[in-house]
Amino acid sequence: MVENNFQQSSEKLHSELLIKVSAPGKVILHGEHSVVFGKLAIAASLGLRTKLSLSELKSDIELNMLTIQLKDLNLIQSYDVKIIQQDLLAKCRSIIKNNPNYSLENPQLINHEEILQITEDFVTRYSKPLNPYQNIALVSLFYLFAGTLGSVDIKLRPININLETDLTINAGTGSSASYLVTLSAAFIQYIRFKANFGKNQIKNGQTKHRNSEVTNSIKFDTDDLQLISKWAYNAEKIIHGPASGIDNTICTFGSMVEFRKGSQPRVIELPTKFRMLLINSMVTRNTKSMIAVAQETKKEFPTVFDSILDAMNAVAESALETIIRLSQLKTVVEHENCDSEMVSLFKRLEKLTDMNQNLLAAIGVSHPKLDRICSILKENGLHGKLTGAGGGGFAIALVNHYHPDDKIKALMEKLETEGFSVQLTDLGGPGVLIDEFKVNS
Ligand SMILES: Nc1ncnc2c1ncn2[C@@H]1O[C@H](COP(=O)(O)OP(=O)(O)O)[C@@H](O)[C@H]1O
Ligand SMILES: C[C@@](O)(CCOP(=O)(O)O)CC(=O)O
Repeated sequence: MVENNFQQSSEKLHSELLIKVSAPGKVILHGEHSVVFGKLAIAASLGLRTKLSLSELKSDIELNMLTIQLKDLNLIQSYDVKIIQQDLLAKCRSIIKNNPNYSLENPQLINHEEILQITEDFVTRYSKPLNPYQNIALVSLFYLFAGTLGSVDIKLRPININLETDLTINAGTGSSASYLVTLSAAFIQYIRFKANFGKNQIKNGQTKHRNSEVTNSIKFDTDDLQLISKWAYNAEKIIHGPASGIDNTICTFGSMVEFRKGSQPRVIELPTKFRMLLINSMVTRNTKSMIAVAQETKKEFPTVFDSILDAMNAVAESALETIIRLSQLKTVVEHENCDSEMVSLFKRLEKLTDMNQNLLAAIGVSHPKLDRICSILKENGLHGKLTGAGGGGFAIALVNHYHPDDKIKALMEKLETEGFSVQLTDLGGPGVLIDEFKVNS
């Protein structure tokens, strides 16, 4: 705490450039796991966000260091800027310059494995002992740092990076994507300013987001959003292994999207406020190992697995069609007394939620605690499923207009007495934003 306060006040004194960005977490409504195999998924952003501040310090300060504080991983780590230049950036630049097709704008063409290897060596050599979560977080951070800053000619100055999140880490609400999106966004914004790279799109202004208040945050333009999402995807592959790209997409663009691997994501206009219970099973898992569980099932029962994937796709297609029909009822759903068509559409969504939970359990990615949550929900008139990779982490349940508030409150208490933690949240807030950009002259 003392260290943190000291760091903040010294930053105020010495900061030349301050960039603050934030990105949301996400829930997958339908299509987790099947999306990795090219099927349809629907995801929405959460109001819970990861916040990053990057400050470049005056070069006359004594210590020429890059200091990284990852509050949620209880990690503060500093690196000498000269060593970063020599042992990270110079090595990456020499590889990148022999790749004529690659540029900062085309992260998919970077020499991914070689840059990753250099990054892993750098983190191992110059960091204090790290636990596996800290290690992968730093490797992916430096991968993004080296990939982006190593692609342009910038003289490195002392920098402080502070990051913290409202999300629960390792629980299926996209903490890794939210983390990687804020990092990519901050590095790209930093390069835009320092290297005058591409257009200069830094401007202040007010932004009105659907389902949220007016803020003074600045939006990235679509080209930048795409670039941020692509860089975050590269790094997500380090944390997840074979990632579909849905997490980085929704954490970048926000709102609700329909997503198929390899196609442009499509934003779904939200019919109304979608409220949801987010229930933490309190069982930790990691996405990479749950993807491996699904792959094991595929290996053992290839034809059964493929049929389940087709069924998951059909569930996602029906859910999408239902949400679109709901959106066409816009005026009615804003009304307190639900009309019968709306009720029947919500009920359809609930049935599809049950079906998807059963299909996910069939490929081995549920957990007894998640099953317990789903049966408590059902006993109380709600319908839930796991979200994200499963094996623990969060379950979700849509809260509809016809669910009385007092019943929802009682249900939340019941879940809590069984040891789960519960939040009622809105879906579909903004994607990545620049919350502050300040240059001290
Ligand atoms: N706020 C954060 N600070 C640092 N690292 C983070 C943060 N959020 C996520 N990570 C990294 O991402 C990993 C979690 O990724 P993952 O298993 O995909 O969980 P999730 O489903 O929450 O995205 C963590 O172990 C950590 O390395
Ligand atoms: C299992 C998967 O479909 C979703 C993973 O979500 P999360 O990391 O658990 O938040 C993997 C992916 O789409 O990359």
